[in-house]
Amino acid sequence: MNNIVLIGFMGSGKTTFGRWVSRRHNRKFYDTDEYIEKKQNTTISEIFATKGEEAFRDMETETVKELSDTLDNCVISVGGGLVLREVNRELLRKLGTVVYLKASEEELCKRLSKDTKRPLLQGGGLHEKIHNLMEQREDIYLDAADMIVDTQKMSFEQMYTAIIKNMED
Ligand SMILES: Nc1ncnc2c1ncn2[C@@H]1O[C@H](COP(=O)(O)OP(=O)(O)O)[C@@H](O)[C@H]1O
Ligand SMILES: O=C(O)C1=C[C@@H](OP(=O)(O)O)[C@@H](O)[C@H](O)C1
Repeated sequence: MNNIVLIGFMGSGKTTFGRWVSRRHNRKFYDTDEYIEKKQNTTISEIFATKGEEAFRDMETETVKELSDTLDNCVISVGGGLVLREVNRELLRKLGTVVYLKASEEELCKRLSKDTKRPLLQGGGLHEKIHNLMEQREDIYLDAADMIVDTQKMSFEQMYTAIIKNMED
């Protein structure tokens, strides 16, 4: 246990912050998307294109099950849609402290404006896509989280300090 689990919308910074925590505070880093890409030996975009979203969601569930028994003192970045399944939310809770990294739709739009790797956001109308998905997901992120961190108001160091304080309380 004692793991930090990062959830939130695409572009909220789960991977970037997770890697920073890993380097700066010496925790082993896992990223569910990278885990799946390595195991399947292909990209997330290719999985969506050839096998479809449901097959990808099954891979996410498998990944969380595989991770959940083994990790200690790690930081784990979780794909933005992984919490959609209740079974995954339960497994994440067992894995560690679940932190929702929050950013406004405008900010997410800026951060993702040049993205080509996230299949759910390709093909134009980025702001509308983000808005529609956020409408479906925000309550789920809030429900899944032990704590919320506003990524637009804090530095990474401040975010980390807030998370550790929450874990110690
Ligand atoms: N706190 C932040 N402030 C500004 N830009 C950020 C922040 N966190 C991440 N980014 C940028 O947003 C983009 C998406 O970040 P990423 O870590 O890939 O998000 P996620 O893993 O949640 O999808 C990257 O270009 C990253 O540099
Ligand atoms: O929100 C989603 O449904 C997804 C988020 C992505 O991960 P990031 O949140 O790391 O971008 C990746 O798992 C896939 O493209 C689907």
